[in-house]
Amino acid sequence: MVGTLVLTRHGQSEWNKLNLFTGWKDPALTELGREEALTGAKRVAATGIKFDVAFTSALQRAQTTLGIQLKEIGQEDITIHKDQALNERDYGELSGLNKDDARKKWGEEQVHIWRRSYDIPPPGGESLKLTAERVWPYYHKEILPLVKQGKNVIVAAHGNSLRAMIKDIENISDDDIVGLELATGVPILYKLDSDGKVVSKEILKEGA
Ligand SMILES: O=C(O)[C@@H](CO)OP(=O)(O)O
Repeated sequence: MVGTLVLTRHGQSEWNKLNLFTGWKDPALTELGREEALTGAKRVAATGIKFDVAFTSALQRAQTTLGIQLKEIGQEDITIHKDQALNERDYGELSGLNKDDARKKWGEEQVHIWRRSYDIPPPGGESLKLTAERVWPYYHKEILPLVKQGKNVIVAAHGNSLRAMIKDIENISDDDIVGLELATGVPILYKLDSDGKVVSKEILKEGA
């Protein structure tokens, strides 16, 4: 039995465009973000896959990205589970700050550590490790069992909640997962067997 899992990071948000730390804040997609979502949606549509269920976070940038995808594949009527377990990592006190201003205040190296170390959280926020520790229970209880049963599942979420899932799916080390950059709006299509092993992985992007 082989199931499908499509993962997409939301398209560009207003705060991505403004270069602000976002985390659990809830800005909308920009026009470019909507276009990115639509481009990715067309690639999902081209696979011809019909989905059984969809998952997204409690944040509108991911929900809108999923909505654009489901409209494009003609499946707006499927069940959508929205859960804050799939939210972006909480950026704590950095949320809403400009990333360049933060570098000026705390230094390039410290800001890089907060953004891309595995287990050092920003002040008052979540590291990738802490994010993964609340993504994994949800993923293992609600999402993975369906894929193992051979269902087709589509997920729209965030850079760090998706890193957590991909770390688990591909068994990526703590050191390597922080270097994985996910392009906005570009779907990743996994086929997983009934043990959750990766049968195939395809990045739905021109030239990929
Ligand atoms: O601001 C954020 O919430 C995230 C994603 O845009 O930023 P980073 O690139 O630091 O993970």
